[in-house]
Amino acid sequence: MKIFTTKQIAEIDQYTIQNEPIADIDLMERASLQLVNWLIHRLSNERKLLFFVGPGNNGGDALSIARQMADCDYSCEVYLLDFGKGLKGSPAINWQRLVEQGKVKLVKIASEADFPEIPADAVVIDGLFGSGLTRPLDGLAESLVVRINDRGAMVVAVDIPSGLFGEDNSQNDLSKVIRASHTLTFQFPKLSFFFPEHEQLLGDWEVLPIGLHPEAISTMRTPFHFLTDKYITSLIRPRGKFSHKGTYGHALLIAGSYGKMGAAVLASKACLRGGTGLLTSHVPHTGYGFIQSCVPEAMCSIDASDLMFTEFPDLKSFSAVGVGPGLGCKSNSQRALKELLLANPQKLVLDADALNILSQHEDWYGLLPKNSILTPHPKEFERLAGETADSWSRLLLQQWFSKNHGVIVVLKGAHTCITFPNGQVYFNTTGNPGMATAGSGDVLTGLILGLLAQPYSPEEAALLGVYLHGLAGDLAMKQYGQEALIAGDLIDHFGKAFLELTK
Ligand SMILES: NC(=O)C1=CN([C@@H]2O[C@H](COP(=O)(O)OP(=O)(O)OC[C@H]3O[C@@H](n4cnc5c(N)ncnc54)[C@H](OP(=O)(O)O)[C@@H]3O)[C@@H](O)[C@H]2O)[C@@H](O)CC1
Ligand SMILES: [K+]
Repeated sequence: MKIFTTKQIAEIDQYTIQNEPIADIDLMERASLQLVNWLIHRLSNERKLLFFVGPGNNGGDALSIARQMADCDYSCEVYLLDFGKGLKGSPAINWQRLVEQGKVKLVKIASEADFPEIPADAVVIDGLFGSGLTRPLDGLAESLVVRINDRGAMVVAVDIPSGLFGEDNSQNDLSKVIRASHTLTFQFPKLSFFFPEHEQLLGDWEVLPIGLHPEAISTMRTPFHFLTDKYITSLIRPRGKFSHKGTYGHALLIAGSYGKMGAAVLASKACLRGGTGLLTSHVPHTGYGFIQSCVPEAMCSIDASDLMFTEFPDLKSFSAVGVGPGLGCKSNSQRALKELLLANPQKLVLDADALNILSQHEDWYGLLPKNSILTPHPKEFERLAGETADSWSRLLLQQWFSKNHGVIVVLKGAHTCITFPNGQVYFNTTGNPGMATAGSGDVLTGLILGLLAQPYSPEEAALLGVYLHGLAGDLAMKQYGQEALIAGDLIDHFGKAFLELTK
């Protein structure tokens, strides 16, 4: 699904108004109704609703919601942030409708003295500013936001927490942004919803469809997307009746070193459960017995070194290569990694220590085969590409890194972000904090390798691997909760994850 900038959303909004066609006030009513529906299903009408309303359409939405909630017998009070300019257009119409309805206390806030008491059991509906925010909050708006945040009441943000920009918040002061318990956004999530530093501001966010024009949505171009079940399912290829293990490729996994053989086992198992036909796990001599007994389905290639990666088998027989989990960064392994890059494997996924080694040799970046998949966590990405001040800057850097080096970057996180050499960006929507556990990354690398080998294209393998990995985590969480979940549980749930997508 596409993610648009707030500017593009405003264009789609206008297109809808002109081509559906629908009057601005009616579109506002339709959007507000979605929120009303959400509220009445979750809140008892014994809770007082305090609406904080700004000068634009976000405020107009809040006014419409207040009227509809009052009609459902909720006790509502409206506080309009008065900049002395008066309301215009649809917000003005909605104000007038409230006046005529006569059920809601209406107050204009012209100074801090007008701020109301906010009881801890009240529910604040934040309709101060939405996607039309043009600058960080200051003055009365800032004081009001700080006051609301201090009270600790439940806050439901209309469209976006007031004060937060939809994309770039690098110049914003996040202490002046509403801290919502829930954010109910219209039709599309904003890009800034996918950034970790905004988690506490957004609370749980949900997208409410408001029937924006499908033609505008399909023709509007954007590099930004988020992954859905439907899209991922469309990537999965059913197996042919007469296929055999040779049909599904032969993966080579280079992993493990003395003291880190568990990573090789996890990645090997994940690779096999990802569906590769054959797997050879290349490990140092010390790991031979271990890998043979823990992963009997894998063949074993033994390094000349007892302890670490120093060489690799002829690549001709392999349809994809994965390197990195538990590798260590010793100089012999560094040399071997360079030789591997020079051997130019057709399909390559690099993780963990392979990335750490790479980041010490920027002059090797040019050796990366085109469309290699790199799977760094944020610290590894920082070592590879440099530091950034915030997630927006990091996203731009990640996009540039992919384009400039012709590689796919899978930046792991709550919403793992996948960037392609053509500039396209995908955010993952599966997974949970239970997956923040040792070996989780090794499992992802193995899974992506297993998909690459079959062969899925590098683009497909990255998207499918990330989504399935998160989905397996969500299914495992139902069984173990978050704390007790370990990386091996993810592999055990790959089967259910595939079934869930193809049922
Ligand atoms: N997506 C859709 O299709 C639909 C969207 N809808 C809704 O529309 C919302 C967007 O509405 P919007 O464009 O009117 O902008 P909004 O955020 O209400 O505020 C703009 C006002 O605030 C002012 N202002 C800005 N920054 C400020 C600051 N720091 N401090 C003080 N003032 C500031 C600015 O004035 P100015 O910058 O000129 O001073 C202007 O007056 C969207 O979030 C959603 O809720 C639905 O109704 C239906 C369908
Ligand atoms: K808002």
